[in-house]
Amino acid sequence: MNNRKVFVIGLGLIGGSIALAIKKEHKNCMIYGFDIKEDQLKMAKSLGVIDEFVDQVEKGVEDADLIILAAPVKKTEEVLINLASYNLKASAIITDVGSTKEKIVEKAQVLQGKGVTFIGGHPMAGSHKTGVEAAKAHLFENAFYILTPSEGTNMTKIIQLQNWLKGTKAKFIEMSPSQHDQIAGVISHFPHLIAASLVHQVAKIEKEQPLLSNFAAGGFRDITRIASASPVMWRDILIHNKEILLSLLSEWQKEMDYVKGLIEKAEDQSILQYFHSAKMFRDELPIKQKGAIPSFYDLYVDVPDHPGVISDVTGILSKENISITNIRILETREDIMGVLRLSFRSDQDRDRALTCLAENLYEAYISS
Ligand SMILES: NC(=O)c1ccc[n+]([C@@H]2O[C@H](COP(=O)([O-])OP(=O)(O)OC[C@H]3O[C@@H](n4cnc5c(N)ncnc54)[C@H](O)[C@@H]3O)[C@@H](O)[C@H]2O)c1
Ligand SMILES: O=C(O)C(=O)C[C@]1(C(=O)O)C=C[C@@H](O)C=C1
Repeated sequence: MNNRKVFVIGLGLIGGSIALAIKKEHKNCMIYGFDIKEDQLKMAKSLGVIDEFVDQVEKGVEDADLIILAAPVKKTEEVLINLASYNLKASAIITDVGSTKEKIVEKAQVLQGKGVTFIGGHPMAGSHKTGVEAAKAHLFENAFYILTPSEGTNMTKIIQLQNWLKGTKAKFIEMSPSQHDQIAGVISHFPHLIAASLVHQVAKIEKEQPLLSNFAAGGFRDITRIASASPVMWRDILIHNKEILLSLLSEWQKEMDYVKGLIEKAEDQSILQYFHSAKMFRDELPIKQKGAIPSFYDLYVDVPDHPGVISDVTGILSKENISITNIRILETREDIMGVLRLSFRSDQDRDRALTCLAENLYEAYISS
């Protein structure tokens, strides 16, 4: 993408890391940046994270092909409202990196009628560090990168966005904003709340036991690392994902009551079982494998062992405008039938593929 213009708004850890990853793959594009903090802007330029900075968002968006919103999520809402009053290139793609999606995607409707395409995004990796000094081109390598395009979003624009972000080496996956917020609430936002509350508990008790924190060793440090992250970023996330977090808090309170009961009754078998099943689940968490392809949108298709069968299957899907992210021949059974494993970007794509392959007399199923 030669001589194209990228504009990053919010040059902290994530905005800076995305800018570096884009430059790695698209050396000829020009990356402009804006941040409300002048020191971040100057630092971004001197570290080579951006090519140039602008002192107003309005100047940066002029002729920009790709606009990335990388401020805390409540600020991102404000930026979206401002963007609606500026001149934007009609072919521009606008995306964000916010940790919540429903409120942002809803707010992005202010851009309707400007011809631009907004695609919500969330790279699911980061750190407790903040600021452009901590930015790294490889921050998102092998992480999931969730995209939340709206129903009518042109597929070409989604592909173009993924091409822009190729240098992140992340694994793109699509889902609805509400599914995103539910998932992120459980595995990211709620644990953050718990980490902060554990720190508060120690800080309170330390008032009576002044040396307490000196004894905080590996366990406490491991479980509370994330409490050192940006308070502004997390305040915004909690406010955006309020309903889901309140419901998770109620579930957690029930869980704690249950544990309290086990301890009160000193039910040794139940306590053992509690830790045992937690250990089994934790030990089975997927390992971040290099190049691993997520398998949750896979479809299996029985195919006759015949030349041309793969192009027939892909042709049927392409006629319906369904794109495949991966295709693999798994086995040949008795030289008559083989199994194709097709991977899709979303469960909607997979369901549509299942229907149209069935209409063409292919036997397709979701798990083998
Ligand atoms: N830190 C993570 O682990 C992580 C991971 C994925 C996504 N995110 C999301 O990425 C976004 C940025 O987080 P970060 O970790 O880079 O934080 P950060 O604090 O490192 O950077 C945020 C930057 O945005 C700037 N900013 C604030 N308001 C602005 C505005 N109105 N216009 C322009 N710039 C503005 C700040 O000055 C700061 O430099 C957040 O929405 C967050 O939810 C964070
Ligand atoms: O590794 C960390 O420090 C993080 O907290 C990263 C983390 C998370 O995994 O919860 C934090 C928020 C983001 O939206 C995505 C990633």
